[in-house]
Amino acid sequence: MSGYVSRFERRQGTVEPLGEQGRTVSAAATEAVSIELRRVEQSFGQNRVLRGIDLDVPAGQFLAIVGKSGCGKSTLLRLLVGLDRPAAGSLRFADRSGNTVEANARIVFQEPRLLPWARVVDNVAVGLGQVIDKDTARVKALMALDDVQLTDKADQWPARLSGGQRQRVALARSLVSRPGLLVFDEPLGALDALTRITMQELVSRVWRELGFTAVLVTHDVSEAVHLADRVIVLDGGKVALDLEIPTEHPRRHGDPDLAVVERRLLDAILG
Ligand SMILES: Nc1ncnc2c1ncn2[C@@H]1O[C@H](COP(=O)(O)OP(=O)(O)OP(=O)(O)O)[C@@H](O)[C@H]1O
Repeated sequence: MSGYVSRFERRQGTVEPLGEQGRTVSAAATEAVSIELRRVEQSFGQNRVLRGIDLDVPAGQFLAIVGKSGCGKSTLLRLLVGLDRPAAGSLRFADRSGNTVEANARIVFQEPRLLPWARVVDNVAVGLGQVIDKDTARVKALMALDDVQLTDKADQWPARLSGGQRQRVALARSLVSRPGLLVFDEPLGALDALTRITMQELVSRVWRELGFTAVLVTHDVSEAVHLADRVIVLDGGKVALDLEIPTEHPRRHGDPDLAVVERRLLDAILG
């Protein structure tokens, strides 16, 4: 496969990937961003959904947001990726030196939202979001497909893929621009239980390898505890609980220490 470079070679920095016409393509790792929210508020008419959120997320952290349905999780996510502006308060993104930067944020939704008329590799290249030559785009897209272990499906049509494979393509499309912040909005909610566990392992691995800052919204507290360094509970438009998850990655399903944290979070959510 022309221009294909293995993950190992990229991590070791031993190989500069080449486009089909011999151009070098940057395989730069992500520049993770830190996030600072100060007194962030959001309202829809009379509905005051977020009522003064203060939050600091260090660069490279994996944060999960949980809470009852309608508590404002997706509203907060939309602010983080710049889809909406807050009614009040401020958001700031910074690099590891503390300089204010654009977040280069991407979002992974529950539905993969693939273009049915485009092959897998072209669906991934859509995530580059800029006009670059076709060969370079293909090389970058293949590298992102390698991140999710799906290079063998590069020239397949989306309709030929399983639900889990489609979600891996969606993840590759988000990774292809090497975002500093990757936001997951219930990304695994539509998958069966076993595929979900496989996808959790995959998300955890790409996060550890690429080092971006991750924010996950999920209804599944066990998923939050399995993936995140830190979990916050939203309630009444505020951060009602903020818990560090001390266990090392990768984590084992059924770990008793995680079960204790999970119970605490569920108690906070259910009141
Ligand atoms: N565009 C909008 N216009 C009007 N109201 C909205 C809009 N988006 C969200 N809301 C309202 O804001 C509140 C929070 O919605 P949000 O989707 O953020 O909750 P959530 O915690 O993500 O819910 P769920 O867990 O059910 O997905 C709800 O009362 C919802 O009806």
